[in-house]
Amino acid sequence: MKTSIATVSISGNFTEKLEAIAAAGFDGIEIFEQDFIAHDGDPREVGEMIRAMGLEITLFQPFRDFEGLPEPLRSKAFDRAERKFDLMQELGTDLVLICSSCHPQALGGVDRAAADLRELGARAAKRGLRVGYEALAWGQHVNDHRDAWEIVRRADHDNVGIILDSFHTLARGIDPETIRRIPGDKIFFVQLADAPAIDMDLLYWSRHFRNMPGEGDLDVAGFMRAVNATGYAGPISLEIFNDQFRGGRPTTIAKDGYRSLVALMDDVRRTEAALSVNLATMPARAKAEGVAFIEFASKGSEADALGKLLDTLGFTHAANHVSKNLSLWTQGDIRIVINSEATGHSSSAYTMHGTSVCDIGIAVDNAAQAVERARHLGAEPFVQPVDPGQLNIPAIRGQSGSVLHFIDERSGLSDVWNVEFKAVAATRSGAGLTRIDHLAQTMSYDEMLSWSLFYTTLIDMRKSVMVDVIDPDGLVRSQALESPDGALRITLNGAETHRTMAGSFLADSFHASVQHIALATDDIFATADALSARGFQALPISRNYYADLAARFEIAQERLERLQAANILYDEDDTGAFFQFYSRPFAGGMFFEIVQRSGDYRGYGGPNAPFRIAAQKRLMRPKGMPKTSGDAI
Ligand SMILES: O=C(O)c1ccc(O)c(O)c1
Ligand SMILES: [Mg+2]
Repeated sequence: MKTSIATVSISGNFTEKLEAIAAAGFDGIEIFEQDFIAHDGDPREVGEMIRAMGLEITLFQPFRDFEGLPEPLRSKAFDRAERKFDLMQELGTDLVLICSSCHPQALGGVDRAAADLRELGARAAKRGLRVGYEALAWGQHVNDHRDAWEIVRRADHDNVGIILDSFHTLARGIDPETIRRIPGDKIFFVQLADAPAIDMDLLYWSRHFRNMPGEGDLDVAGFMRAVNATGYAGPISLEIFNDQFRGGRPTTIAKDGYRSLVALMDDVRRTEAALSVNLATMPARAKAEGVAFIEFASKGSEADALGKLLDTLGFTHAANHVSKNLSLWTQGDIRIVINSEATGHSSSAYTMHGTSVCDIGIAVDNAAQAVERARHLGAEPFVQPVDPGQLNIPAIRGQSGSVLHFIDERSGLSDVWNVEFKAVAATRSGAGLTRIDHLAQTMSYDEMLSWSLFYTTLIDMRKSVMVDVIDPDGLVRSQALESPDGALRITLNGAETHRTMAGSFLADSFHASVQHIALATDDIFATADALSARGFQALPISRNYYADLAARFEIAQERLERLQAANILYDEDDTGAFFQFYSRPFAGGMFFEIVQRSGDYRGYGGPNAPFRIAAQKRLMRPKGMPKTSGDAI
């Protein structure tokens, strides 16, 4: 499979775009003409520079408003095309994209358009060039790939073919199965883009909201299956117009693009086994079984204070690492490690972010395969020296410098707690916390797509609908990802400003990612009592909240009083009910959450988030730092 991406998809100047695209592993680029024009460089030298980077110029585009014009506009359009043919030859590419005309004077008529394309094909053939015709979703007369195909068919010239673009087909709701009727050798090029389902003007939607396959809501895999079935074997190219990406980091966007293409084509062959996809075989998405451990980087009095907080949460300091400065805290199936090593990844994370989560361990069915898949998707393996007798737990770099470990039973990795740790205390009875319900990671809003793509291409996890969370100082978007059985749940929270609770956490921690850890209990009232007996201080919730709760739901007075006494927030929907309470913020805005799910409730108490955030902000110090529970973290 030959991978390609349009230069318009990436931010930066022309050279920065090319460097990022080459580094991400693409085979080729579509030169978007504007990017070339803005660049100050001789076309021959540009072509050579691109090839020296190991990239092929797969397409030159777009050539606009060509077909169906009356004279003298028609002759002018051909003259314009000849000039662009000159440029293509200098650059060293043989294919140009003609997008369907939006010219107000274009006349329409399938045969007129076909005749124009045939003549253009003849002129292109003289120079060894080819022309591909694409239906823009908002084209004046041609806005459907089926019409574009009829025109190409009637043009009947070896050097004229069709160019398919998933956005134009899927955004108009055209059945991609109709592509199976087109002969593969007449498809000259394929462009891919996804987009979120938003009801808006097609042109505006296309120019501002396209995103990488898998990041939006269009059936790009269905489109690609149909393309693949025709026998098309040319480049598969991303063409993404997106406002956020234009301002993003070129290397991140390029890597995301590569990851999305590989995952998409792997999905294509998994969902239609008869299709052949020329892509190295790779393991399927990892099956997540839960969070195996959370590791905090912390030192000195901050580490002591974190230990104290874990103690009030009912955790036992159960074991220490045999040779490293690592303590293991357990309760139920939850494992929290505090890493106070003076060197290595954790120490760097501490220097950078202060007390923060530096490592997440995910329990999967097969750890080696998870890392193998990550490698195919372009992730960076994470390697640290391992002492003799210690286990080498496979890991990759997550987003933002974080580290993700994979642990499984089959290879003995889940035995690490017995092999590398020495018990220091018998496990206490705890406070009824059983497992990690979810992890909440905070990031800038414009990084959210990248994070969700990272997780959903690597692990079998689905996105739920994005929700808006109202912070008194701005909006935070929240996107939940969860494995089919709920064993692994991660919420991604995107902050738009630094004044929100999430935004100030990012600023204060220099972009640490895990902001809160939600721990599950089967009996929230008993857990609340047990924690309070240990000196745990819950986040105080306003009386007004409980008055409103009584109005919204049928809750018996006695239960309402218990909820209020323990500062427990409540939500319910058709599927079940949800209870949650919070620790006070610590270490620059991190916090723990205790939750109980009943019935099939799958949400996160979204309606309660504004009241939780307001309560947290009431505890913030005047200079903007969150108040801690009176300890040193
Ligand atoms: O938005 C546009 O004009 C435009 C141009 C070229 C393309 O290939 C395309 O899909 C859209
Ligand atoms: Mg296109």
